[in-house]
Amino acid sequence: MSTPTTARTYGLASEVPVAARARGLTKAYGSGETTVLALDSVDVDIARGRFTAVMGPSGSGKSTLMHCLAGLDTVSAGQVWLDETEITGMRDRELTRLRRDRIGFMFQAFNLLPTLTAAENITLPMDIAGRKPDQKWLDQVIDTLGLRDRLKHRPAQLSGGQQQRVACARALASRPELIFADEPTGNLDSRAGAEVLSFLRDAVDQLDQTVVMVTHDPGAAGHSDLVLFLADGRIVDEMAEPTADLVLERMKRFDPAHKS
Ligand SMILES: Nc1ncnc2c1ncn2[C@@H]1O[C@H](COP(=O)(O)OP(=O)(O)OP(=O)(O)O)[C@@H](O)[C@H]1O
Repeated sequence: MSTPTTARTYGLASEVPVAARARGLTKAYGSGETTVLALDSVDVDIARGRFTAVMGPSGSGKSTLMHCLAGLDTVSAGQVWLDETEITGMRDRELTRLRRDRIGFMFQAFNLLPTLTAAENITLPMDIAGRKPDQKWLDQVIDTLGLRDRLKHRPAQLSGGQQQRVACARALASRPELIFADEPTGNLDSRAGAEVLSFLRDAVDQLDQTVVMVTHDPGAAGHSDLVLFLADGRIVDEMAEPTADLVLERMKRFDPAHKS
């Protein structure tokens, strides 16, 4: 594991190309005495074709980091790039298009439309955008996620794990440059959660996708290639080739509740 230092850039940038990066990323909420510094000058590189997990105590800035990297939230200072495109300073319309065309999202709540079949849910964002899915790619995604025999089912006819796999396929359908997953296993029991994580792993290993996942669960983080640890709005450490046990050990150092 690395030794925390000040003013360093976290990520695997020296090993592989970068899918997204942030420099001096700062986000403050509120003003005056009530200001909360959710992100405090974060420098990070998100490696292309890898699975990155973001961990840290509640309120450490994980969701804010994800939202700023994905162009879902504005920044107070600093810069964010998706590949070579600087997204900080973009207008709302441009950002909406960039998110639609280049980023995939998964959330804790699966956010599937109940009246649509799995197949229709998977292609909905592309249908709305008026884009035709690449059928070969879509078939590959559906087979990798094991959804072939579930395509005609509506969400209510699917288990939680299957619903999240549909949400995963929807995130992958447009072959985005980057997939952000915010607690994707938060609503699942451990078996269904492990299944979704192994499909995310397959998306990276077999389909060459790039995934950034926010999680509280050391077991989930153990499926990633790199864990970034946040505390008080800063990245304070990283761990390559993590295991659930090593991540848990590292988390105990943040969380007084875990200290014996
Ligand atoms: N819209 C907002 N308005 C004001 N403060 C906010 C807002 N969103 C987040 N914050 C504050 O910013 C800090 C970081 O929040 P964030 O949601 O990024 O943390 P987190 O690590 O994702 O937490 P959790 O694990 O509990 O989801 C917290 O102190 C939070 O209260």
